[in-house]
Amino acid sequence: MTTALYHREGAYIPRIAAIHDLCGYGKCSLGVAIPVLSAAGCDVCPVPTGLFSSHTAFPGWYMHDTTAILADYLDAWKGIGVDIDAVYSGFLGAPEQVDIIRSVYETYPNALRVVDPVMADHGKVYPTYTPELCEAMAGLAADADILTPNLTEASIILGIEWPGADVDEATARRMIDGLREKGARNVVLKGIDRNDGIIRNYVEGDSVEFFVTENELLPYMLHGTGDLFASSLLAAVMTGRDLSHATRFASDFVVSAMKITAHQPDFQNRGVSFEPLLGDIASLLKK
Ligand SMILES: Nc1ncnc2c1ncn2[C@@H]1O[C@H](COP(=O)(O)OP(=O)(O)O)[C@@H](O)[C@H]1O
Ligand SMILES: Cc1ncc(COP(=O)(O)O)c(C=O)c1O
Repeated sequence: MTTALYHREGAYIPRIAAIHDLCGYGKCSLGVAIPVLSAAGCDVCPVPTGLFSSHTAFPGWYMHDTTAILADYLDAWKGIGVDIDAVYSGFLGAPEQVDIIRSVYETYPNALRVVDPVMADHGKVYPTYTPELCEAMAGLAADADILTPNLTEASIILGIEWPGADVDEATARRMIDGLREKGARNVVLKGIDRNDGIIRNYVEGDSVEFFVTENELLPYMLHGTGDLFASSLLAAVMTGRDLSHATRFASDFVVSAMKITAHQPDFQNRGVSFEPLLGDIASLLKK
């Protein structure tokens, strides 16, 4: 049985706490979540987990960790009665930020919990991620209604060796089972590449039966595609799509944005360009 994870009433505008870093250059994180979810008719309320001059794949970057301000920032929300329909977290700056996200879950117990456990890719942990932060993120994964790891992140959460990008269906299913046994309600396992020109995402959960998306694998990689995937998936969920439709929408949307990006100068450094396609996100509002 496949059911929607969010039911939107009429013209209601859902409010999403987006707990990610803000990156000045090299589109990712809040720079993706705010426009994409706004185009889906959501009210995005940013909770910045850090300020970056650019994402950390560039050879030089400046980072400001915002952990110290977050408790006061969120307490002030309590003081003015902010209500939240979904809590969407991604790149974090420190293990204490996981405790802060848990406190947001306590304040808004009915909000949908979406955890993109951004920490690593291609078998390598991102430079700002300490073992303590990875462990804390693995703990947060257990609280997710929707968890969207790549294979490296899934391996860290499960405490197993990274199996490489070429995993067979049985292995992918075992990894999803393991993540669900740890507590995640629905899992989207991303980026399976069997060297056959196709990129696959595997999905299974309480709200959705096992299925796989298949898209052409474009012969280049761009930064921010993980954030664009999770944000466009959530855009579809918040317009009432079930997780199978939402995953298909996000997989297709990322491919379209990657194709547009390839026409831009210096495209492999600038991050994924999705701006001309925001109308496709808005079209989710038409049932
Ligand atoms: N080269 C590509 N060709 C087609 N789709 C892609 C490509 N790279 C990423 N995607 C799509 O975007 C999703 C997330 O991208 P990815 O960069 O693998 O996430 P992450 O940054 O979390 O590792 C993939 O699972 C896939 O659906
Ligand atoms: C600061 C920052 N935020 C977010 C990300 C996530 O990027 P992606 O969407 O490619 O996983 C990265 C990855 O390098 C990063 O450095």
